[in-house]
Amino acid sequence: MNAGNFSAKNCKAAVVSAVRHSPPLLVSVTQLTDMDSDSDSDGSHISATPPRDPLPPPRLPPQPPPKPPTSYKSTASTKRSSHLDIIFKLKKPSSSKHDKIEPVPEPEPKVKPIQQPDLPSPVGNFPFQIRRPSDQPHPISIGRSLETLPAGFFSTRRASFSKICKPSLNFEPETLPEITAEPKINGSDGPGSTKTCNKKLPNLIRGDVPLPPVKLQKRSEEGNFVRLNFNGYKRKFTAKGKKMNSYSYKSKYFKRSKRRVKSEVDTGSLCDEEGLVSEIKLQSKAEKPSRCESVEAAISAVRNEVSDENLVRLLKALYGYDLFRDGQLEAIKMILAGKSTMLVLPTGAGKSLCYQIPAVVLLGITLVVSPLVALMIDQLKQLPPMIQGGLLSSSQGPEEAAETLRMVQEGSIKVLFVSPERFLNADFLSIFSTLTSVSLVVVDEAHCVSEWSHNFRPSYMRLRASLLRAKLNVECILAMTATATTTTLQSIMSALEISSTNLIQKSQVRDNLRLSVSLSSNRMKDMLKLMKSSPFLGAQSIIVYCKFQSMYSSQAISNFYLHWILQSETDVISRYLCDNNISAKSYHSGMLARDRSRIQELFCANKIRVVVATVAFGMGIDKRDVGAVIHYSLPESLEEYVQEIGRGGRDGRLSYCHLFFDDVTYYKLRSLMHSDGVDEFAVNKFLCQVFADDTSSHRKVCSLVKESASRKFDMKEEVMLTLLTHLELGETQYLHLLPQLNVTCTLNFHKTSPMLLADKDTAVAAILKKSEIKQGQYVFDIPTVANSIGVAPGDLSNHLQNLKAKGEITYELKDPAYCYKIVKVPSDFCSLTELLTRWLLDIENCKVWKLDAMYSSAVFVVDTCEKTHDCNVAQQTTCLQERILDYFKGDSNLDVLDKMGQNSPFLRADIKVFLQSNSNVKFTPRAIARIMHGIGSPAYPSSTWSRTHFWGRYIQIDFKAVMNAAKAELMNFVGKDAP
Ligand SMILES: Nc1ncnc2c1ncn2[C@@H]1O[C@H](COP(=O)(O)OP(=O)(O)OP(=O)(O)O)[C@@H](O)[C@H]1O
Repeated sequence: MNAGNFSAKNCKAAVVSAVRHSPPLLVSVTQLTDMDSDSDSDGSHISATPPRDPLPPPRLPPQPPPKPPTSYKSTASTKRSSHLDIIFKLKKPSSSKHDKIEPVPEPEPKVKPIQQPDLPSPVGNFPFQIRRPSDQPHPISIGRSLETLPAGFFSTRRASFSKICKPSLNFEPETLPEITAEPKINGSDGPGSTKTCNKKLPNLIRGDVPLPPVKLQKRSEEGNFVRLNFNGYKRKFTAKGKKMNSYSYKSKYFKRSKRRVKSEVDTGSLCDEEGLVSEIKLQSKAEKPSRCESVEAAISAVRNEVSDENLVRLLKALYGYDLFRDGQLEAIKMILAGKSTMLVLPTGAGKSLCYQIPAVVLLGITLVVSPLVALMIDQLKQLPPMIQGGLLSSSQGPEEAAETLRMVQEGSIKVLFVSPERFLNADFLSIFSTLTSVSLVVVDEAHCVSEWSHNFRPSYMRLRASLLRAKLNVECILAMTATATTTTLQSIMSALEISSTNLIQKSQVRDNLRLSVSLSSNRMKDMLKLMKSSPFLGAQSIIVYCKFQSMYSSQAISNFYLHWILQSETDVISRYLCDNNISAKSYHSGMLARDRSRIQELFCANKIRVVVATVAFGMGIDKRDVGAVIHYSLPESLEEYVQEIGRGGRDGRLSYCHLFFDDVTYYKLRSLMHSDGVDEFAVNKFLCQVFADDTSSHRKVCSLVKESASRKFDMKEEVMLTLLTHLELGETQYLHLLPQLNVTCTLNFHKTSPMLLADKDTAVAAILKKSEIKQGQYVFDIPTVANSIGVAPGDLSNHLQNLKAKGEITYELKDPAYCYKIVKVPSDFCSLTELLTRWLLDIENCKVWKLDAMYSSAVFVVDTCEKTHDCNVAQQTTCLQERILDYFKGDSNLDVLDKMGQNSPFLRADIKVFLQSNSNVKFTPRAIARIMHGIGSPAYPSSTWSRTHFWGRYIQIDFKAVMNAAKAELMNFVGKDAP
C-alpha cells in the first residue's frame, strides 16, 4: 500500500489487517529507523510557541459531568476514530531548514526543573478556621498565602487567616463536644478489659485539655504474633494436641523485626533502649492456660449455637473486646450460615475480625487473598495467638512454600494468606481439591477485583466465583473493602456471585476524622505552618502523603550554581521538615523493603513522629493513635483519599486530616492518568505476537519477554499482563498463563565436552541444537528447548540445576517473561482487538473521571465554604463527607469539573515543528500527546524525551485534544486531511 491509497476513512481496517499480517503499515515516502530509535534534535529553537505561559488557560465553563462506565459494553460509544491506528513514517519537508537538523547522539542532559507557576487561585485560599483573637481584624485577603501570615498563626494565638472563615470554631477539643476517647464507631465500646483514668494520652491534640474518662486497652498492640514467640505459646498448643506449626513463619518474621529494632538500639539510632525493654516486657507476658481453655469452650459453644451471646463470649475470649462494632456481628453470622457476603465497612472498623472469628469456628481452612505481600505479613502478625496462620506468596522460595503447603496438608494452619497469583496454580489446587477442605475464601481489598475501582489488579480476575467453586469446591466467599462505589460493588458481587441481599454496608467515612481542605500555592511552607500550629502541633503521630516518587530539587553546589537533581518527593519534604525541627522520615516504594519495614516499625513504636510517604504506606498500617494525616498532594481518587485518611484515628479518637491541593499537581496527575492507555494498533500488534505461533503451537509453551515486548508495543508490563489475563479468564479462554520465568539462558560447559555430554543427555543435545554460540557461550531460549524435547520449562530448569550441582555446567538466566500455552487461536482478530481496546479505553476514562471527581470535591468544599461565608472545620468535614458519600453512592448529581483546556493556538504548529525535527522517528498520536504532556512510556522514555523543548508543554490541554491535533498533523505529513 502506498500513501496515495491511504485515506482516513479506511485507515483503521487497513491497518488492522496490515498489522495482523505484519509488517507494519508504512505511509510515508521516507525510509525511517525503527520505533525504538530516539532523536535528540527537537527543534527547540524553532518552536511556534512563545515561552511557556506561567498561567494556566482561563477556566472553562464546567463540562457536562462524565460518568464512570458501568461496563465496557455499555460505553461502546467511545470513538474509535479518535485513536489513530497507525504508525506514521514522517516525510521530511523538501526544502526546509529543518532538513539540516541532525539527531545529536547524546547531548548533555539539560534537566529542566519542573516549574511551578504561580497560579491564580480559582477558589478561596486556605479555608479552615483557627480561632482568632477578638482584637484581630477578621478578614484576611483571600489571595494571601500562609507565607505571609504572622508567625504562630496556627498556634494558641488562635488567629484566623481567611476572610471566608468565621471566628466561631477552632480545632481545639474543648469546643468539639463529640470528642471522646472512645471509638465513635457504633456498637463498640473499645477494648474489653479496661480501667478508667484521666491520663494524658499520646493522641491528644492538646494535652492540657481535661479529657473524658478513657478506657485503656489492657492488651498491647504490638501484634499478637510477637507475644506468641516470646512466651512459648507454641508449646501450650502442642500440649493440647495440636502442633502450632505456623510458629516458624511468624517467628521468622518476628526474629527479623526484633533484630532490626535491636540494631537500632545498638547503633544508638532512633530506638531508645528503654523503649525496647518495655516492649519486650509487654511481649513476654505469658498467656494463661485458662485463656486457651476459655477460647476452646467459647468456640464449641458457637459451634453448638450461633447466638449473639456465644459470639460475644468468643470475642471476649479471643480478643478481650466486650462488644462487636457496627456490622461485625451481622457479617460473622452470615458467614457462619454459609452465605457469601459482601462487607463494606470504613477503614479501621475491624473487618479482619469478621473472618478471623468464623475461621476458628469453621472446621476447614480459611484462605485470605490480599493484594500485597506486606499487607499479608501485617495481617499475619495481627492474628490473635490462638489462630494459627501461614503465608504463601510469590516472594517465597520453593522450600518455604513447600513447608507451608506441608503444614496446610497436616491441618496445622487455620488461616492461610495467599497471593492471588497462587490461585489456579496447579500445585496449590491439587492440595485443596483433594486433601484439605476450604471453609471460607476471603477476598480482602475486594475492590481490586473490579476494573472500575481505583486499584484494579489483573491477578484478582482469578478469583471469580465460578473458578473458586469449580477448583476449590468452596461455597462461602467473603469480600471486604472500605472503598467501593456502587459500580465497583456491583462488579465485585457479580464476579464473586454474591447475592444483593448479602451486602452489609456501613458509611464509608468514619465520623472521628476532621476533614479540611485548602488551595495552596506554596505547599511546603503552608504545610510547615500547619504542622507548627494547633491542633497539628500536638499530634503524636502524623502521616504526610505525597504523590510523586521523584521530583527535581535544587542543591547548591557552590555559591554560584544551583544543581537540579532528581530525587524522591518524600525525601525532599522529610528533609525540609527535619531542617525545621520536625522529626520526619521518608517512605516510598523505591526504598529497600528492609528499610521500609524499619521505618514502619519505628513509627509504630513512636520513635518517629512524622512519616512522609507515598501511597505505598497505606493499606495495612494499623497504628491506632495517628493524630493527623496531611495530604501534601491531591490523591488520584476519593477512594485513595478515604483509604489514606483512614490511617488516622483508628483508636476512635479525633484525628485531623488536611488536604492541600493546587492546579499544577492536578495537571500532572491528569496527564499520568493516560500513562497506561493503549491504542487499537498496539493491541492488535500485541495479539499478533501472542498468537504468532499458529495452531501447531498448542500445548507448547510460548513466552513474551517483558522488557522488549513492552518497548515494542509501547505498553507497560502491567497492561500486557492485564491483556493476557483477560485472554485467559475472559468469556472465551484463549490461553493458559503459566508462572513467569527468566527465559534466556547463557551456559558454559566445564567437565565433559558438550558433544560427549549431548550423547548421554537429550536436554544437552537439544541445547546444542537450539543455541547460538556467543563468545564461546551457549545462548538459548528455555521454552524453545523445553518444547523441542517435550518437557515443561520448569523441568528443564531443574535438570540444569542438577547438571550444575555435578559441576558439568554453569549458567545464567535473564529476561523475565510471561509464559503461556495457547488454548484457542481467535477466529476474528479485529473484533477481539476492538473489544479489548474499548475495555482499556473505558478503564482509562474511568481513572480520569475519578481524578476529576477528587479535584472537584476539593474545589467544591473550598467554594462552598466561601459562598456560605461560614467556613470552619466542622462544616468542611460535613461538606466533604457528604460529597464522598454521594460519590460512593454513584449519585448522578455529582458535578465533576473538567478544567482542562480544549485547544491552544500554538498546539498544531508546535506539533508540526516537533515532527519535522524528529522526522526519523515513528510516532503515533498517543506517543506525541504523551510527550506534549510530559509522560514517558516504554518506547519513548522520559530519559530521552524530556530533553525536548515540547516535553510537558501542553499539560493543561486535554490529552485527547492533543491526540487529535497530533493525529491531524500526522495526516498532514502523509498528505491527507484529518477527518
Ligand atoms: N469489636 C472491636 N472492639 C474494639 N476494637 C476492635 C474491634 N474490632 C476490631 N478492633 C480493632 O480495630 C482495629 C482495626 O481493625 P482492622 O485492622 O481489622 O480494620 P480494617 O477494617 O481491616 O481496616 P483497614 O480497611 O484500614 O485495613 C484493630 O486494631 C482491631 O483490633
